[in-house]
Amino acid sequence: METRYATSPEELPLLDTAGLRRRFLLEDVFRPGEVTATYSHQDRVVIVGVQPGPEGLDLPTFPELRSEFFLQRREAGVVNVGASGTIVADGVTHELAHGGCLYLGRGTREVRFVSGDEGDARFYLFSAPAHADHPTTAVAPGEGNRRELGDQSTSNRRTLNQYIHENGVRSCQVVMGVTTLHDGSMWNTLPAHTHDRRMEAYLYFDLPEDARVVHLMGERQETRHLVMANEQAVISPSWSIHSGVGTRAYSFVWAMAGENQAFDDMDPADITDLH
Ligand SMILES: O=C(O)C(=O)C[C@H](O)C(=O)CO
Ligand SMILES: [Zn+2]
Repeated sequence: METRYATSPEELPLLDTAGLRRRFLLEDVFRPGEVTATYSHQDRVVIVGVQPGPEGLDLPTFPELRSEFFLQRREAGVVNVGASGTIVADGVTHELAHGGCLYLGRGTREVRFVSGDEGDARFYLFSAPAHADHPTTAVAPGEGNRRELGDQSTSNRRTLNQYIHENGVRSCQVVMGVTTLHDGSMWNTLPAHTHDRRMEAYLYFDLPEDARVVHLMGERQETRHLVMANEQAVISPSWSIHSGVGTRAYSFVWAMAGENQAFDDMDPADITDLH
């Protein structure tokens, strides 16, 4: 497991492109037949990528966690961004189509990821410390709480699906969903925002191989950018905006953890305030 320590807002402007990418970008979330994991000290979240074959892969625990099993003191949300697959959690099988979500509650001992017949599933897992048990629950793609956002005239028309949230599948900390840009729209999360009570991570997916997303981050008066490819993730500290523009339409998994779960508790950044 890779460890990423927390970054303060004062440090960000001192980083060059390589430094920014080292701290915030997860370039290789998925590797065939492997489980990858990154421990971020921003709210102690762990981001895991699992690309199993048909024979399957188990979710291991990691020495850094000092726990008997991964979810001993943690919970996790999972979204499948690959072909259909299944997750077997303590003997119960959950089918996950492309874009489907599964909440895994604290105390789940055995988690096995398996790909179906159509090719490799790619499971993106976002985990945070948990202090209560909530039931493991699946949500089919598009079955969350839907919000239509943006407008074609500002190239930011998108559908946001909240899966794990205060009024949906319950959790201790994790808030998770998927946003999909409408064809011809390129901008996500514009106007941008911060939420000082929660960190957030984005995983961009369904982006063609020859396309990129220019992801904006940093304090609103001191922004930087990362050029990101399909199925790469980015860590956004609570003080950082997180917004992006693609060269094509795309989807992204967003996931947050921290002090509260109030989705609308955010401080908008006027477009004219960005520097
Ligand atoms: O398109 C959007 O806007 C989003 O998806 C925003 C994220 O959900 C987010 O940043 C929540 O804080
Ligand atoms: Zn946000």
